[in-house]
Amino acid sequence: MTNLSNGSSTYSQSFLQIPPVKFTKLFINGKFLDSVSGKTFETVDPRTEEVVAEIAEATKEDVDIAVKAAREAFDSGSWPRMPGAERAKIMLKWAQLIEQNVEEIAALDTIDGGKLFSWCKAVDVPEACNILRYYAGAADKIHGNVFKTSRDLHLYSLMEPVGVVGHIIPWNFPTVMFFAKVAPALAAGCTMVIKPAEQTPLSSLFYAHLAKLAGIPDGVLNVVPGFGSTAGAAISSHMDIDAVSFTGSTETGRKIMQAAALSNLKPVSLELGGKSPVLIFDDADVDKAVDLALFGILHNKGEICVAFSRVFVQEGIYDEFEKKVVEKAKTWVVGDPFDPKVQQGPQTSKAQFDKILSYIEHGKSEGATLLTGGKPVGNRGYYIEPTIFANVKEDMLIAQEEIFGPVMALSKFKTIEDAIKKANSCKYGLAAGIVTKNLDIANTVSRSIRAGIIWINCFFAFDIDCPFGGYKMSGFGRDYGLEALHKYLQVKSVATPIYNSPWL
Ligand SMILES: NC(=O)c1ccc[n+]([C@@H]2O[C@H](COP(=O)([O-])OP(=O)(O)OC[C@H]3O[C@@H](n4cnc5c(N)ncnc54)[C@H](O)[C@@H]3O)[C@@H](O)[C@H]2O)c1
Repeated sequence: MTNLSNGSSTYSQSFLQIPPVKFTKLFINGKFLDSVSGKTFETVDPRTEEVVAEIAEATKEDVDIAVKAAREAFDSGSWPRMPGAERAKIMLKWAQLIEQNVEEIAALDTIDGGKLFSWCKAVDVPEACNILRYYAGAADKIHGNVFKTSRDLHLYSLMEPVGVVGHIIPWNFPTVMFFAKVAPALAAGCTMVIKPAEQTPLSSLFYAHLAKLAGIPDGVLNVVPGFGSTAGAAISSHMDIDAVSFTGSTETGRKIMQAAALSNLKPVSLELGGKSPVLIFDDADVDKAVDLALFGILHNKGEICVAFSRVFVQEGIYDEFEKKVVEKAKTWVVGDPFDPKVQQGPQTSKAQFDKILSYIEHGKSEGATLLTGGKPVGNRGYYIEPTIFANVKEDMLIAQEEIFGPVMALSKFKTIEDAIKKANSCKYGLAAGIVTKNLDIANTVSRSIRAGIIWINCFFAFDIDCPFGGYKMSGFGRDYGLEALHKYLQVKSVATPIYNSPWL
């Protein structure tokens, strides 16, 4: 039952029968278990600030047990020894089971993370199935090379599973992040331990339950909810984990790389933060550009690594754009994410809510002009008004740091060169947008911006076959696409002498 005031209207309607939370324990070696310490932590519904469930809290001891299970499953279990096509069958079955539970899983991500239920149901959970099916299709097509050599050698390479993988994921896309990590690693024949974010553990545990039903052997997939400084750190510094795949903030990425270096030098891949620019040129259709820029910053309440948080508009259309973007932001519907009319739910956690509000205060004190928003919505739940700052200078904190909330930093540019310089004047390089009808501008700018993905006249245009990752301090390594498989594979070269070969 929801009863939320959003400032302009009051919702007092239950939009969905929220399912009970069924899985709250660690999933290790095919079983749901309490933590060794018996500790639990609370997961909170950001709509109401009420506790949804007590979750078993993994610490180092639990991670050790999970890694041991994954190690045994890798060293002597069936998963890496199974033909790829057999692994694929199990992954396909898992996708099918997810499809049969879409509503329940989508509701878990909504009560855990404040995400729009309609989006989770139509996009995120179906995307989990797409990801599983894509990598299931790749599982029997992983192969090395045979090399033409200059000597009497038969020389070839093998693509071997890297071994036991540790995955650490954030809270903004609990479902998609889980499968972007787990699916390629499973296809490669790895076993794994995954730590969901402490804010959003619920769907991961449900997925573990379905993995067991699908036939993923015990020990192959272990899920250990817990905190970063304990469970996360135990993964990144573990001597028996062969690789770590991380998505989260740049600050944590640095700690993970350091822990990997100081332990067993395991390879790491880091998908980190962003402060993505969108450049809107004079020839753009202003109404369409307004829609794109707003969706780019307000989608998922701005808690998106690729959010268009820096909006640069060419001076010829700037005034019209500013007027229209503010008018439209004021009509944006903030409220209960189960309500199909709502466009923006609550921020995921109190900590995130407080952080965003403090950046807004910074923006005001730095001298940026607050055009709209800037305040919490209602008096219960972590809702924040869509917020737009103008006259944002490149050296301001709100132009440089990732706010991860519904806060747009708007400014003007004169020329293409000016736009490129501004877009690149930031430590991040995850994504960028260009809005223009001019192909020459689009081509020049897309090649000039140092970022992992460029969206021309669109936003959030992902596809499972297209690799995604960062430049600069947005990290390295790629999720999605066949590229992601390489994070979970080792290349081994094998040489054998040949005698009297009729050719070389
Ligand atoms: N590049 C991408 O693909 C992508 C996608 C989504 C989110 N992100 C980024 O994630 C961030 C938001 O997520 P967040 O706040 O959960 O990030 P975070 O770095 O605080 O946490 C991410 C994960 O790391 C764990 N963690 C925290 N400290 C750790 C430590 N010392 N050792 C090991 N693990 C630790 C957390 O428990 C969580 O599971 C943003 O910066 C966002 O841009 C990036």
